[in-house]
Amino acid sequence: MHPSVAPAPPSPATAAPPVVEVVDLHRRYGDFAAVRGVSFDVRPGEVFALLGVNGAGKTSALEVLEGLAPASGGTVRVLGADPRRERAAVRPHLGVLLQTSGLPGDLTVAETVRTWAGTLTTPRPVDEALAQVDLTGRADVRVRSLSGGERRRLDLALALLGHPRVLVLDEPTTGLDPESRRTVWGLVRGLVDDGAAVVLTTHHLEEAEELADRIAVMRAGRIVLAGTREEIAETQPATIRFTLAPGDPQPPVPSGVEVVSAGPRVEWHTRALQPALAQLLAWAAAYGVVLRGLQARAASLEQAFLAVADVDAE
Ligand SMILES: Nc1ncnc2c1ncn2[C@@H]1O[C@H](COP(=O)(O)OP(=O)(O)OP(=O)(O)O)[C@@H](O)[C@H]1O
Repeated sequence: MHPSVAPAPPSPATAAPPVVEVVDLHRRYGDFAAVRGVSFDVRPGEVFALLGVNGAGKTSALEVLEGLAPASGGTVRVLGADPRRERAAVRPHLGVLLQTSGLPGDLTVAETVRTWAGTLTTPRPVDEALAQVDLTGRADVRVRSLSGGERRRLDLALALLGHPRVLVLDEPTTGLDPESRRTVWGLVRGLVDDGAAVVLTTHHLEEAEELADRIAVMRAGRIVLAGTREEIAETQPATIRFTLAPGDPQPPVPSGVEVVSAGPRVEWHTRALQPALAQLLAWAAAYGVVLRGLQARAASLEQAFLAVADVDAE
């Protein structure tokens, strides 16, 4: 897959119909086009991650999904309805975690959850909502006294309060410690196992690797790379590394291999990892050469991200 031919990651053909459908979405701020023709869909039981450097347009796109802003062009459907014009139909089934929340600081954690629950038809019990995000022990603490991570977990509890079928999470784990991050990942996975569809943005590539079924990388308002994490990683060459002993012959370079370093510490890049490795091993066996420290690694999501995500590239 090449960046320029990957505008919209396809959902698995066999899955249920999408509950989030974004087609050619545009969003402008005055003369500035923040989102320039973004398309994707998300099915029940799927996590879709939007990646991109600061300012790529992720939040601007999500705000249309959340019904908080109108599209300047294109269409967005959540559960078959327009999230802004048919807000009353969509809202009960939509859980939203904004990048920054503005919760009143003088309410306690429990009061905040109770107040929010009052706006929902079938909220979780307050105790359950707090236990989910490990805030039971902080129920009587005022929101203004929470740590940044605790506040984030409270935001998440509110997003999950109404048993949403569609969950939109804008940087859900920013500011969380590693343990809390894992708690959040577990919660998201549990919801997805129960059939929720999740759209999230993140700057943590390991979060996308851990959670997302499909990933799209945005740059300057467009999706420039999309697919499963394996498909995205495969857009970049794999690496083979080994070290030769003094006096060892040089191996022949398999076709499709770019020699980054010729030796004694050899590094090759290739998009045909398996045949290149097979040829190298066959050569080493035939000549009795020991390939010290042999490594063969597919590209990482991070390498693929860094190759396409740079905002200065447009
Ligand atoms: N209210 C606004 N008025 C004008 N420009 C805006 C407004 N909000 C966002 N922008 C611009 O739109 C572009 C996309 O911003 P957006 O917040 O969607 O990016 P992002 O990918 O979510 O970034 P981050 O990772 O920093 O959250 C940026 O250049 C930003 O400066």
